[in-house]
Amino acid sequence: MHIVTTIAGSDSGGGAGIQADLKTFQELKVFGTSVITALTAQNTLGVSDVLPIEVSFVEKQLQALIEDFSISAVKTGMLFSSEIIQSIAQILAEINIPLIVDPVMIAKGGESLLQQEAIEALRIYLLPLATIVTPNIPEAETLSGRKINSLADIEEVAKVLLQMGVQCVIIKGGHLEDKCYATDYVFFQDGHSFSMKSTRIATKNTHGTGCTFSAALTAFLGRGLPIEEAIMEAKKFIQLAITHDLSIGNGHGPTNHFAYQNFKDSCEVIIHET
Ligand SMILES: Nc1ncnc2c1ncn2[C@@H]1O[C@H](COP(=O)(O)OP(=O)(O)O)[C@@H](O)[C@H]1O
Ligand SMILES: Cc1ncc(COP(=O)(O)O)c(N)n1
Repeated sequence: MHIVTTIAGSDSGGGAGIQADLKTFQELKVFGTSVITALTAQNTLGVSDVLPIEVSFVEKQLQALIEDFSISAVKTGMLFSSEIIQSIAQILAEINIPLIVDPVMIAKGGESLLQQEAIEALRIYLLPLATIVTPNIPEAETLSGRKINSLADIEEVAKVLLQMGVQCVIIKGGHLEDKCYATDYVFFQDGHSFSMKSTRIATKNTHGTGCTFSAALTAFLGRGLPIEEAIMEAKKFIQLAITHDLSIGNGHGPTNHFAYQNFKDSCEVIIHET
């Protein structure tokens, strides 16, 4: 049994954060463990409050897992403060486990999930440890300090992030203007890159898409899939989860974490080597 860990915030609405991660882990048949960094009072309409967990207690959760389990991959999501980022980075630096950093900053409803001063901590302490970082377009812009208006900009931003020490950068294109396709761009340290294109689904039910994608990636890497295969399979997982949405709640509903198991042979992702 492969054991994986998510270090993230709790979403009471169940569509994003720890809840999305554990559901995804379960569907992909890995044993999910968790370190909770913050509680959010949240539903599909938005985040009404955030309660950060004390740094020392975040550390205790992570230490408890490391002491007892042989963990095969770790992901981070909502980390909230620079203190939490520094403390988990210090612990993760001492263990050699594939690390997927989803640099969660702002919820779909616009509420902040990361304090402004914590952005620098992400750059300095966490990105150098990351196997993969998975920013959406606004997060990639914030981390790199550059605007994205074209494919050339995406390539430039990826270079800046690779220079911070990350081994692989996936810039997710959910926020791009393209009405036909949702395209994600993948860049490696050795200069290899490719894009993954899937049909864009016309839906408002995209709550937790980034969390679910990075959790699937963590599960596949944790199961020992080669990195490129893990990335492509995670794209399929999120495509199916968005396609077969569940219409839960009155706002931006969650994705369908059950869909991959039921429909995994019916999903097309177009890969372009670049
Ligand atoms: N409407 C959509 N149809 C299909 N795929 C989408 C759609 N919106 C987002 N995605 C995919 O979901 C994943 C998360 O994307 P994105 O929305 O950019 O991230 P985040 O949730 O972090 O803001 C990416 O793989 C992206 O291509
Ligand atoms: C606890 C938590 N973590 C992450 C997200 C981001 O998800 P999204 O960008 O889909 O709102 C969220 N809303 N809540």
